[in-house]
Amino acid sequence: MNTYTIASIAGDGIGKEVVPAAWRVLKTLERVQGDFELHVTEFPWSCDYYIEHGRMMPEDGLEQLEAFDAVFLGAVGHPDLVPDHISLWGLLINIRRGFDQQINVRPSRQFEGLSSPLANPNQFNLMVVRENSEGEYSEVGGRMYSGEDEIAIQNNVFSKKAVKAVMEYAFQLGKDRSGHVTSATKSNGIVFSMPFWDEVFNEVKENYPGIDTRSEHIDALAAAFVTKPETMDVVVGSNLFGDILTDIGAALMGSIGIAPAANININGKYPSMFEPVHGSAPDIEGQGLANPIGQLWTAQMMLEHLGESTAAQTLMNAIEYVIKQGTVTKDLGGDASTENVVKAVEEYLTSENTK
Ligand SMILES: NC(=O)C1=CN([C@@H]2O[C@H](COP(=O)(O)OP(=O)(O)OC[C@H]3O[C@@H](n4cnc5c(N)ncnc54)[C@H](O)[C@@H]3O)[C@@H](O)[C@H]2O)C=CC1
Ligand SMILES: CC(=O)C(=O)O
Ligand SMILES: [K+]
Ligand SMILES: [Mn+2]
Repeated sequence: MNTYTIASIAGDGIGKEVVPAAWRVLKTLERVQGDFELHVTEFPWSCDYYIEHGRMMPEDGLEQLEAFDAVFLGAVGHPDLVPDHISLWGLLINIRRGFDQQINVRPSRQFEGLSSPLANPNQFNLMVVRENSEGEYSEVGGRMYSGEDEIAIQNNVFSKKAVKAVMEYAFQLGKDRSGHVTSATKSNGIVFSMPFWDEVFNEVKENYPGIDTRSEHIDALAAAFVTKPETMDVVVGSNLFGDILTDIGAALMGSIGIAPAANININGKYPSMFEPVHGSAPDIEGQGLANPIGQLWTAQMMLEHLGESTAAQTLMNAIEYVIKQGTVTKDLGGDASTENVVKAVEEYLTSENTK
């Protein structure tokens, strides 16, 4: 029996709905599969925790998480309680940085049975590899003066090490997939960091002669995501560009409610963290409307990462089946509740379909 320890942080808003939903499914999967076990420890770190303790997580929070095999997170943010930059930096980004989770991998593909907002989605299937440790999300800068004279400065940070790491990861992935890597750049407008980004891309690509490459400015690339996503395979981008492209990728699938993500620690020193692309969706929290598929697909990525490929495949089959059969939440045009979707997935897992 393979056993894994998982730190579970539901976080805020619908995180508190989709994470428990995913655990029910994972426990069912564990039972029907019978050859792996997930030992879960829950952490209540969130904006509610902040209100009580004045911090999003305890001072030794990272130490508490360090020994786990993976972190499974829902979403962070409750702007009515805590400003977003404080809550996200105090928990989500703190873990990403503290655990050297330099790479954020986010797939997007067409699903049978889901209507994409695109008239011709053409079976698109792409993977965004987002730099996850620096770039536009930097802590370098400040504010000075006040009133009409106030100035805000935020410096972008691009290190050779991190840029190279994300590109190496993208090229490796390109080798395993169809062999095509697109780089998101903006070297016509951003004159230091983006020409540097392009140079590193060209340098890394020398080591991958079998891979086709393309470099596209982010504005044109964002448009191409919408007009011809089927021409994309692996797409590598900076922290902000990757963030934006993956919300587009999610929308193309039909809803941000189904998009998964993995924050990967590539040096093997710390756990990786798995969380869906979406946030805490305060507009629908507490109503049973949250789509749990993003969290479930995220769980699938976690299982794959842990080496449980069979369980991962079974879970993906269940997700595809439930979508095709039409048990979907309101964001996808259906009328199923979170609970209905969980039940449908569990029914699939326990039925003959898995045999
Ligand atoms: N990784 C994280 O934890 C992230 C946290 N946030 C935080 O989440 C909060 C809300 O941010 P927003 O910009 O509104 O983004 P959001 O992703 O939470 O919501 C955007 C829209 O998508 C819908 N939506 C999102 N997930 C859904 C799901 N599973 N099922 C059905 N509908 C879903 C929401 O109802 C909303 O209309 C903020 O505090 C923000 O900072 C935002 C993005 C990522
Ligand atoms: C914070 C955010 O939007 C993201 O990580 O995708
Ligand atoms: K999230
Ligand atoms: Mn985002």
